[in-house]
Amino acid sequence: MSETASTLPIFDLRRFTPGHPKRNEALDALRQVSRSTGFFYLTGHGIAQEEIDHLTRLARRFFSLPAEEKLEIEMRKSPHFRGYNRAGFEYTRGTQDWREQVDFGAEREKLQLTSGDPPWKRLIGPNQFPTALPELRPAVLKWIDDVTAVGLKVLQAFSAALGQKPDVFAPIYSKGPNQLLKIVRYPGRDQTESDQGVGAHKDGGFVTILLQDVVGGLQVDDGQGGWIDAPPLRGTFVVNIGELLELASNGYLKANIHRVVTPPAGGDRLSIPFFLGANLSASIPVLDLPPALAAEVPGVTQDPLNPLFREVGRNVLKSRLRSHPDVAKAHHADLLEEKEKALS
Ligand SMILES: O=C(O)CCC(=O)C(=O)O
Ligand SMILES: [Fe+2]
Repeated sequence: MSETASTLPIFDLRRFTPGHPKRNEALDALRQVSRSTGFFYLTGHGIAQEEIDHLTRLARRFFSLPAEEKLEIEMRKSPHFRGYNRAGFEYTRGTQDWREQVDFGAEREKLQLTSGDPPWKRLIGPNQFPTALPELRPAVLKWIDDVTAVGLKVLQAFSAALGQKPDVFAPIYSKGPNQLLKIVRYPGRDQTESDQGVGAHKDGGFVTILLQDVVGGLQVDDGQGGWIDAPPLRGTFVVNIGELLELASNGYLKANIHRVVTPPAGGDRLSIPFFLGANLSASIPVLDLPPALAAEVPGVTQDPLNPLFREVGRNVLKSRLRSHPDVAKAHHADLLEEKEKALS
């Protein structure tokens, strides 16, 4: 990283449209931010403020339900890692995160699996929706469709910025990208045992499209030992690069580390991140970069504690098993035993 940024830039999605007079300028700026923080704000995404406000209101209503109505859809009941987790039940690098959340994905029937099927097929299945808030289901499913469309446009912009055809990744998402939506509430410091809203981590997919409500707390690694605050800007999303794009670009695009700090006592924070990934059956190719870009490629940063696989389903399942040990134990004990055997 050449210089320390102190704020994230704002990009307008419309400028990446083929034929837009500012497209080349926008692609240059996208390449530049990809080589520094890998995070930016996105405007011009086309999702109406009413839809944003509607989902945010429903999220607030969900979290203010009595505990038993939230626990009706506890994640522990879902082998597909869908549903609600109380604060302190998710882990980043073995340490508790202080956020309550509901996870949703593509709405699918549970598959009838046999022992010969790859384990990642267990991720496919239905969501859990709360009986007490029937409006949540249509709002969540529409939101997943709409942010997926935004994410694919961002992915096409990254592809063009890498000197590729905009649809270069279509073979690994067109059968259905992996979609993970979280609705998250970070309780204030008086309600938590530490400042870790979510611990420092990288995201796994192609890109993340994050909606924040009004309270900040997201921080992005500045590469120099400090953190850049990414406070909410009304009507925008925060977008960042995930590990799949880092793998595909051989490290030209960088999945950067970020975290969320617990809000001050007396308040709380709401956020709605969406993670767009490749099809679970896909394997990530390495793109053939133009020579000028290839010359700058540093290679992928592999973390020995958290190895990255090119097989998408294997990678996603690994991260879900780690983040949700209670679900892993309840539904996938056989996989944990296999892992232990492999390590011993
Ligand atoms: O809540 C946020 O602002 C970001 C959450 C996040 O980084 C994640 O869930 O991966
Ligand atoms: Fe993240």
